[in-house]
Amino acid sequence: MADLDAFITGLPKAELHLHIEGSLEPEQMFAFAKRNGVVIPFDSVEDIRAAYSFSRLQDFLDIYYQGAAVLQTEQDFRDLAYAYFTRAHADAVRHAEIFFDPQTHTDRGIAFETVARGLFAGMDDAQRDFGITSRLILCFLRHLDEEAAFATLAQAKPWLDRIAGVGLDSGEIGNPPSKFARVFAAAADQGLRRVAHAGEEGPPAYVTEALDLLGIDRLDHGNRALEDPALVDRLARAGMTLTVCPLSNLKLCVVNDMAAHPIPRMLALGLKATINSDDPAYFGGYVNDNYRALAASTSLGRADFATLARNSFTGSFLPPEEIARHLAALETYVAEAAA
Ligand SMILES: Nc1ncnc2[nH]cnc12
Ligand SMILES: [Zn+2]
Repeated sequence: MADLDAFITGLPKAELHLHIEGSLEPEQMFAFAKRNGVVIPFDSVEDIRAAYSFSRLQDFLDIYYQGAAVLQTEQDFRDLAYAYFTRAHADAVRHAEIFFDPQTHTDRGIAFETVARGLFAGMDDAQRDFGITSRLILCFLRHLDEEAAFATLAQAKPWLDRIAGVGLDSGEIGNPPSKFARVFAAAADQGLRRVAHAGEEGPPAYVTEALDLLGIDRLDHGNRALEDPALVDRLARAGMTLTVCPLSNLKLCVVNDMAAHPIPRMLALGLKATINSDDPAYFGGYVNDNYRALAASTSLGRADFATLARNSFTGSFLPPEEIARHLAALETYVAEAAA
């Protein structure tokens, strides 16, 4: 077990499902609130952590959108991103494709440009200091309407060279992918890749809609796809990458027990699963904590974790030669660990 922990620690990997606003640690929340003069309804870091008890996705989203209010300046977004990359670097993350929710900020008067410039500064500094590469994925908040999503896509226009794609997040039930079919088509016309949260809490039919109506290149979560064997078969045949988030699933009661987490079943069914942290500051850990939680509670071993890390590179939006370079480094690592 200690051996497997050490293997996971140094295993080169990519992270493909990380909401940058969800990496806001309680300590940072206090620091940003103080420097920006924002009042938050908590007295201490312990107070904040104690509030992180959720029985479903919406419980978390309410507190997550509230926390994001401390983010005000370009410097805040830069520091937030840089702090995430510092932790990711310690977890042997070589490449990250990170979500941001512009509407969470523009709706409270923060300019899109402030968010974008700050995040890009953090990404650039991390590449310089740690060699981590990264891309942004712009998520539309699905509890808002199509018109608001179109307005956000228009605001992103000057930054599209550094935005890999669009995504869909926030409250899933009652907000099916079909609501955003036209804005996803517009994003595709602008050369953007497409991903969507589907099958986290929502039914398998939402996964089918994400495939048919949004033309997704990658599926975020996808847990409930397992309820539909024909859909599983379709995802496996398509080689669709699933960005799965074990600690998030546990915290949001998508699974009741880590020992029953579906990742082993996904691998056995031929699905291209990956392990990710989702909102690490809220769910109890960064990407390696997610690998380790599965190592501790399931029978997955080195070969499985190597497969999951391989999937993280092949499922990324990196160019093929970059993927090949990362895979070669991963194989060297695996071979040396076995020697
Ligand atoms: N796990 C999640 N599901 C939906 N929306 C989110 N926004 C941040 N994390 C999310
Ligand atoms: Zn997510």
